[in-house]
Amino acid sequence: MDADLGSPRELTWLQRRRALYQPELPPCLQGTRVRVKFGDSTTSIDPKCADIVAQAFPHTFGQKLVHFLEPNTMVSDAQVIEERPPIRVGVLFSGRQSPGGHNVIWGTYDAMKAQSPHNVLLGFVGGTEGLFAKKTLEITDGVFSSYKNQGGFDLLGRTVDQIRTTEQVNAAMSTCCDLSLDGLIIIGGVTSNSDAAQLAETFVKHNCKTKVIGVPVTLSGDLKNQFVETTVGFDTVCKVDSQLISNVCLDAVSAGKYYYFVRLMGGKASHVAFECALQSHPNMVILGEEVALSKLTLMEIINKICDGVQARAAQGKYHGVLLIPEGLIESIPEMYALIQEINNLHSNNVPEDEIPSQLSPWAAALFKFLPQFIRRELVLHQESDNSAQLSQIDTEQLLAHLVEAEMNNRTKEGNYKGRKFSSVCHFFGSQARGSLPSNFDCNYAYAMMSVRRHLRGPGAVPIGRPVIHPSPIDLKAESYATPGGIQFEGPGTDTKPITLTMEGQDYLGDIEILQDYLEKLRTILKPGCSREVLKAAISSMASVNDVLKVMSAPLNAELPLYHFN
Ligand SMILES: O=P(O)(O)OC[C@H]1O[C@](O)(CO)[C@@H](O)[C@@H]1O
Repeated sequence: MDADLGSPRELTWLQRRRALYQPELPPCLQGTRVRVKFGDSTTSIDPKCADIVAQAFPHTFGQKLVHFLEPNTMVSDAQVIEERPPIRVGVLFSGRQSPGGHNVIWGTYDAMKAQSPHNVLLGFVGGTEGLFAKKTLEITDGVFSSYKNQGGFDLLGRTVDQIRTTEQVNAAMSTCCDLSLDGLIIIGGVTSNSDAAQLAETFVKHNCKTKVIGVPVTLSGDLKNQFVETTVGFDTVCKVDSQLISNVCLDAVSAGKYYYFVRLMGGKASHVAFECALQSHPNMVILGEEVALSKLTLMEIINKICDGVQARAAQGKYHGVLLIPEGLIESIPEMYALIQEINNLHSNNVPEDEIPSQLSPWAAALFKFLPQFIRRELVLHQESDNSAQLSQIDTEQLLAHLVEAEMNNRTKEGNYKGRKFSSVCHFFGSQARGSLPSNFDCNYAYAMMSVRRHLRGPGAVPIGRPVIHPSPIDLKAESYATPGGIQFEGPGTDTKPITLTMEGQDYLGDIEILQDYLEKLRTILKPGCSREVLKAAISSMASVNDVLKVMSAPLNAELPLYHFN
C-alpha cells in the first residue's frame, strides 16, 4: 500500500483556493434538525422484475422511501431525526476514481460531527483490501483539510472493486463487527453498488448491525434511475473532456489535414461521449446504444465513416473529429459475440495465450481478421465484473486503421479521388478523471448521503437500492463549440451548472407534463362545454404556446448520430 496515502500534503495556490470553497447544501439538509417523511415502498425499476429482486433481497427489498423535508414544509406525519448515541461509520473508495469522491467523505464527516462530536468516521486505507485487512485511518479535520474539493481518491486510495466472494463478504463482516460499525459507506459505480446491495442483505440476514450505504460515484454517469439523476464525477469529466475535444477540433480545422479519432472513457454506456458531443459539436459521434439497436456491423460502421470522409473531401475538407465511447467495441454485434466467447474462456481459467486456439471457428476467423494490437488487448484478463477491460482496448485505433484501409481501397478502385486519408488517435480518460471537481460535483458529492431528485431544486431520497445494470442512453450540428475549461469562480462560473444531458432530462419531464395537460384539455373541451371552460382553456393555451416556443429550440437541435458537418 502506498505510504503517501492519507498524509497531509502541499497544495498549489489553485488547490488551496479550491479547498476554501464551501459546498452548498439543499435547504432540507441545512441545520442539525433534519425532518423526513416516509413514502412508498421501494420497488424494482422494471415492475416485471420486482418478484425476482424481492426473492434475491428478502430482508432489504421494499423498504420505505424517505423524503427529506424543507424546513418550513407543513407535513402532518413529518419525523425529526433525533439525536442518537454516538455512532461509528466506515467509508471506502471501491469503484474507480471519479472527481468529487473526497467530498462524499467530507460531507459525511461534517454531517456526523454536526450531530455529535463523539461520532467517529473511519476511512479504510486501500479500498476493499483495506476493508478486509481492517486498515483504517480516522478522519479528522487535520487529516481532511488538504483533500477538500480536490480530485483523485488519494486520501484513502483504492484497489479492486469487489466484495463478492464468500471469503470477501466474511472478511468485510468481521471488520464491521470488530470495529463495531453502525454504518459502512461504499463509494463507487454499478459494480460497487451491486456488491453494496448484496452486502446489506447479507448483514441483515446475519444480524450484523452495520447498515451498508452505496454511493453512486462514477465518471461514467451510468448509474441512474428516477431517484438518481446523475453520478458524482460525470459533470466534471464531461466538462474536462469537452474542453480537450474542442482543442482538438480547433487544431483539426486549423491544419485541415487530420481526422482525429477520440475514444472516451465511460464504461459500457455512451453517456460521456453523448454529453461531450452536445458540448463540443464534433463532426461525428458513434453511440454504442444506437449501434447495438441497429445491429450495425464493424464494416458497416467503417463504411459510414468513409462515406462521410468522402463527402467532406468533395467539399475540400480533409479534417474531422470523431467521438468513440470506449464501450462501442462491445456494442458491435459480432465483436460482442467474440468478446463473450473470450470472457467464457477466461471464466474457465484458460490462460490468455491459449484463448485464440480455443475460439469457435467463426470467432477465430473474426479474431484473425483483427489487427495484432487489438487481438492482444481483447484477451487481457477481465474486469472484476467478468467483462472485458474496455479501457485497454484501442477501439479508436482499430477504426482509424480500418477506415484508412477502406479509403485506400476506394482510391485504388477509382471511387475516391481526394487526398490521402490521415488520422491521429487519442484516448481521454485519466486526463479528466483526475481533474479538480466542478462546483456541481463538489456540492453534489458533499450532499450525497441523501440523493437529490431535481438537482437544481429541493427534495431528497435516500439511496441504497440495488442497481445492477449500467443504464444505457435513451435513444429517443462545421460549428465546433469551445466550452472552455471548468470555471470555479468569477464571471464564468456556473454558466453550465449542469450537463446538457440532465437539462434534456428536465425537458422530457416538461413534455410529459404538457402531454398530460393536453390530454386533460381534450377531455374537457367537448361540444356543449360552457363558455367559462372555453375561456379558461383559451387563456391557458396562450401560456402553453409560450412554453412550446421556448422548448422548440432544444428539441429541434437533436444531434444526428452519423452526421458529418
Ligand atoms: O483505469 P482503469 O483501472 O483501467 O479503469 C478504467 C475503467 O474504469 C472506468 O472509468 C469506470 O468504470 C471505466 O470507464 C474504465 O473502463
